[in-house]
Amino acid sequence: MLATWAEKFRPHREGVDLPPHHEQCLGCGPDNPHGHHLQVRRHGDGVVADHTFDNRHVGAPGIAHGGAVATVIDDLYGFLLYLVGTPAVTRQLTVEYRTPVMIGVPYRLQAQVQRHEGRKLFLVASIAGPDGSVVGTSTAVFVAVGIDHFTRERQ
Ligand SMILES: CCCCC/C=C\C/C=C\C/C=C\C/C=C\CCCC(=O)SCCNC(=O)CCNC(=O)[C@H](O)C(C)(C)COP(=O)(O)OP(=O)(O)OC[C@H]1O[C@@H](n2cnc3c(N)ncnc32)[C@H](O)[C@@H]1OP(=O)(O)O
Repeated sequence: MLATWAEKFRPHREGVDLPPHHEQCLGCGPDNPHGHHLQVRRHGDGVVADHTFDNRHVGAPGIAHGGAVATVIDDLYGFLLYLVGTPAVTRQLTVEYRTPVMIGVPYRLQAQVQRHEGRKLFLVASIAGPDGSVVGTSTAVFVAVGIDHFTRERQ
């Protein structure tokens, strides 16, 4: 998995689907039956995804669970790493839920790097409905890590 992940840090053409983080990734893995199967493409300096939440991710009836929305946004940020060229992990994630995200409605999610300071990446994202109205916004701090972060033994 480490070798295939490293290969994903290469130039990606505008508009073409970016590769999933790995096959079982909760956000984008095509083989995870509980996952969101997020499909993401490069858009200029950022990334964009068109995504519809389904009944596996329901919170209140008809409304996507807030944690599911946060999961998808967190994973979307993970695609910016292909463009930045370094592995990094989420240190802080904030989501502002302006209006409910509805099950069965197609949303457009966008994310970009706001600034890069040493190991820290300050990221921003938004989620908009079919009429273009913004239903949620997010910020995150990712911290760049070495490959040992993923291989180190932990309790
Ligand atoms: C090329 C090969 C790649 C190999 C990868 C291999 C396999 C991976 C396979 C698949 C990956 C799959 C998916 C990944 C993609 C996306 C999925 C979404 C992302 C996630 O789902 S990921 C999981 C959740 N995530 C974690 O599991 C992190 C747990 N955590 C830690 O592992 C540590 O916490 C760590 C390492 C993050 C930092 O620890 P640390 O000890 O290295 O660093 P430290 O604490 O010193 O902070 C460093 C600097 O950040 C500043 N700082 C801290 N907090 C701040 C804040 N709130 N605001 C502003 N600045 C802040 C400090 O002030 C300091 O700043 P300064 O450097 O300037 O002093």
